[in-house]
Amino acid sequence: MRFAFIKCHGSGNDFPLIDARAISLDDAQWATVARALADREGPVGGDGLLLLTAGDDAHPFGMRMFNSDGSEAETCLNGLRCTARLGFEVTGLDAAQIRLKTSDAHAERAEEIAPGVESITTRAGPVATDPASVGLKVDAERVVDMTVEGLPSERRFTALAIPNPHLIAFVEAVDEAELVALGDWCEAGPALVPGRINVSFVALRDDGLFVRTYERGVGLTDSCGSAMAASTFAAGLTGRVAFGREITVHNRGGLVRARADAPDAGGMVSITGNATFLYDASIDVDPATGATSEFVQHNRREDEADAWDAVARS
Ligand SMILES: N[C@@H](CCC[C@H](N)C(=O)O)C(=O)O
Repeated sequence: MRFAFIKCHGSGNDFPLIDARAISLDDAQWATVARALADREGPVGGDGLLLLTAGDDAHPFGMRMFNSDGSEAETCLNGLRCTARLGFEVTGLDAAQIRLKTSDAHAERAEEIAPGVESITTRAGPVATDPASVGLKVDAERVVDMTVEGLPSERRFTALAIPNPHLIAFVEAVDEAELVALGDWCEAGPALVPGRINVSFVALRDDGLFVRTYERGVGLTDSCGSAMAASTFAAGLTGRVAFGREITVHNRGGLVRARADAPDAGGMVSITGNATFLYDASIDVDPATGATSEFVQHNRREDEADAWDAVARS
């Protein structure tokens, strides 16, 4: 089956993005396509697969996101900016409430965060802190800046869902080997967190935060939008950054601007960042086996790639 796609990224979190509004495949077939296209050893590569999907009475369009291991996530906020941009291009809208797997989120076109950088603001939430929503099997009303019995780490964690699950530890300096070891442990789906979880180590910066994430179903990524949103909310909950303050959240792939509202002000998180389209291409993928053909690039969007590189280098 031939798929046209756009290779895109939000803050270095990169994905093939397919307009799937008129494509009918079942979940297992999409999972196979996701594994084939996101395979870093394969012809395209990415942190997962994004689908622009049909809307319903309340939403002009939707998004589905499959991690590179083929699992489907509840959301992907870096991916949502890219999918929203495509949705806006095909519908002519500039703002929309977008249907997600189990929830929805708002997106709108934003002022460019840097010259030549297509930018989108998303607003997601409300953030949930009860362990049942996070999928954490602990005997506590919530986990906020505390050690978690059964986790192979002495660090203090905050657990949140937006609505995908996140475990966040504030650290002096990010130790990648420690993050990967903990992320790998969670990927095995232990009794403490059977549905697995995204794990982030977060350091305070003068202008905000630096977030490094081991993503569920992916591994270490250059950035994770929902982790940056969850980290901003966790910084508010733990008194490290005032709720309502706009901060810069840095990551390995670049940065976004973020603001978390306090729980009694709605508990939503806004993120403004890039939605960069790198190239347009097409490829054959067998949805049963994942076998791929050579892919063909139809159009490289060098200007957009260069505009983002200037931000990432700064
Ligand atoms: N990269 C994403 C999150 C993707 C899903 C995540 N790995 C999960 O399984 O929850 C983002 O930008 O939010």
